[in-house]
Amino acid sequence: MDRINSEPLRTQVAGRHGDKTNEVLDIGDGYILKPAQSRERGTREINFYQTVFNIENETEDLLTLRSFIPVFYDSLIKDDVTYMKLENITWKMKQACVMDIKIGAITWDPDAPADKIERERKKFPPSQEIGFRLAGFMIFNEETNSTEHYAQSYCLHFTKESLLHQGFGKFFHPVTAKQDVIKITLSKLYSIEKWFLNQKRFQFISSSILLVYDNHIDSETESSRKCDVRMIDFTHVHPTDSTDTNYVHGLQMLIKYLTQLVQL
Ligand SMILES: Nc1ncnc2c1ncn2[C@@H]1O[C@H](COP(=O)(O)OP(=O)(O)OP(=O)(O)O)[C@@H](O)[C@H]1O
Ligand SMILES: O=P(O)(O)O[C@@H]1[C@H](O)[C@H](O)[C@@H](OP(=O)(O)O)[C@H](OP(=O)(O)O)[C@H]1O
Repeated sequence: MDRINSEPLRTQVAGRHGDKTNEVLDIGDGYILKPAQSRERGTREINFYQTVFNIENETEDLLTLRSFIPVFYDSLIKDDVTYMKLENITWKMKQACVMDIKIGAITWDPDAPADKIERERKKFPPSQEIGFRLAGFMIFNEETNSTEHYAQSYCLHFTKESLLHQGFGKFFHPVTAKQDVIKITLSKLYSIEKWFLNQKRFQFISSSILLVYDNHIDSETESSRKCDVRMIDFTHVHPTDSTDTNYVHGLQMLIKYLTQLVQL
């Protein structure tokens, strides 16, 4: 597997990058390699993808869930690192705008030690009320004709009020011209919400929703912008027998924020 050509995924907006063994890689043709994280985190994520994409277990809830997450192809070892080969959600986007939103006020496992809980609670206090936080985003600035990155360190300074315009408003700037994208994003979020209100199989802790759209419109071939919404990051997915109220609350609050950007 050492001969795969790869480069760091240019549209990566959050996660454990910086360290070479933790970088998400773009291997072209619409595929990425996401490194499996250490210990149980990596095993849990690979198990989750294998369960959802198991062709011998195609129940209706899993088939629906498949449409909300990147396609999982395989796990493989390259340069001594275990990777998951996944669909690249930003593939072929010319001016990709990407936002990673970590869902849930509770972002620690049920058996987490007190110091981990305290660290997580302090990270972005408004998330205890709004049930999510921005982990990073990138936009395409038409005035400077360049990409701008906003890391988590920037997003952690938002308040629950400033988040609307400085976070979501900046991501969908100018909001008046992005109404179609915001409405498609909302309809996809409603589909995910509907699935969550019916499922009692998984509990998604510290998992993200990735909002993606292409700022570029090809006027000859496309009438509207490419736009996608996917759930990602399953390092803390656990079995359960009850509704994932932690996730549902964050998702509903996210829907509430985006609804405020829609002009009636
Ligand atoms: N399937 C995908 N297609 C395109 N981009 C992706 C995909 N999966 C992940 N990314 C990019 O990589 C980033 C990190 O992904 P992810 O959150 O899964 O990594 P992580 O290292 O497990 O994160 P954390 O450190 O928060 O647990 C995302 O913010 C996104 O920009
Ligand atoms: O994005 P940041 O600010 O780097 O924060 C990290 C991020 O939230 C990881 O998801 C989390 O790992 P887990 O929740 O998977 O443990 C890690 O916890 P950690 O510091 O306890 O490793 C945090 O430090």
